[in-house]
Amino acid sequence: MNRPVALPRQLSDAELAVFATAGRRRELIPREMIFRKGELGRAMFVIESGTIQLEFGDGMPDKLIGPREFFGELALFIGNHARVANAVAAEASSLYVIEHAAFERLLETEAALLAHFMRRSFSYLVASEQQLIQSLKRRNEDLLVTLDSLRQTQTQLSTAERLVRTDELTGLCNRRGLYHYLEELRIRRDSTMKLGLLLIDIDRFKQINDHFGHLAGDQTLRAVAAEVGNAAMPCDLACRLGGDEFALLAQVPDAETLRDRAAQIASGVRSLCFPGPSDGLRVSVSVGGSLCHEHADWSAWYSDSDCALYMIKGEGGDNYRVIA
Ligand SMILES: Nc1nc2c(ncn2[C@@H]2O[C@H](COP(=O)(O)OP(=O)(O)OP(=O)(O)O)[C@@H](O)[C@H]2O)c(=O)[nH]1
Repeated sequence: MNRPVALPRQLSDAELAVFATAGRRRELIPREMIFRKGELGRAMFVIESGTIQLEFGDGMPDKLIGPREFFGELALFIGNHARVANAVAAEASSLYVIEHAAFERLLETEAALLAHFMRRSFSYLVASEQQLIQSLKRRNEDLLVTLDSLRQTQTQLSTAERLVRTDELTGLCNRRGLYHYLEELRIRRDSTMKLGLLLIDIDRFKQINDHFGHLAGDQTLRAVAAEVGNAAMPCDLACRLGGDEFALLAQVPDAETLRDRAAQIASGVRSLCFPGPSDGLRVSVSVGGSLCHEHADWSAWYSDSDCALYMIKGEGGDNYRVIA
């Protein structure tokens, strides 16, 4: 807990009398600037009447001081000291300005009174510094907490973003994820490789649902998704386009490699076994693919691969075709 400094800031009658005699009187109109933060100064000020506002900035609270109080004393004690705040008249006020030379003279004529004044001021300054350090520490802690919650929000946002691009059932990318990947591809893409698109469609999936139930259908979708995912290299994208249709966008050196990927998926799905209630369930897929033309877009690539897929479906499925 940060306690206010409990040292008296007000001058005694004797101190006020001495400074009033040694100082130059100055009248101030409201909002008149006495000094600015950072300015070098050699004078101290004693308030005769009115209110002075000390503006520390940097998120520190302003301070209002009134009659018999003093400010700017560090400039007297250590000379040419950069002011730590703006000092502004909060209303019509009057001050005594004690210049360095006048203070030096007072040190000789009023040594005891000034020694007492300086000791008190030093204690006050030390207490103020401690208070400042405490307050900075607290601000630092507050900042760390804010930073922590920002990091947490960022993580939550990334998680939300990832979830929005992920197909809930299979864990593969969904269409939104695919479009995002296509955007990214335009920026960073291995120019030595070709882009190939495989479309994968489960054969007679409706019958699987009808004969084995919807849960078995879901299980099938997850298993096929895993096979498509297995055929994807780290720079490729496996996704579920919807229903029983999947896609693999692969970066390959040639059409032959794309064909190998298609074969891998088709044979992987063919060997799937489902023990338990789905025992006897056999699954196959039709895979159609093509190399993507450099200057065409997704719909043209999709249309080419869909043509190949349509041919395989027409031949009864459970096979693949890649057109170069
Ligand atoms: N279990 C399950 N079924 C789904 C899901 N999404 C779509 N389906 C079903 O998938 C089936 C797709 O049927 P069709 O488009 O006729 O395809 P198909 O039966 O595989 O026919 P061909 O492609 O011609 O072999 C429909 O019966 C949909 O209800 C899902 O998330 N889970």
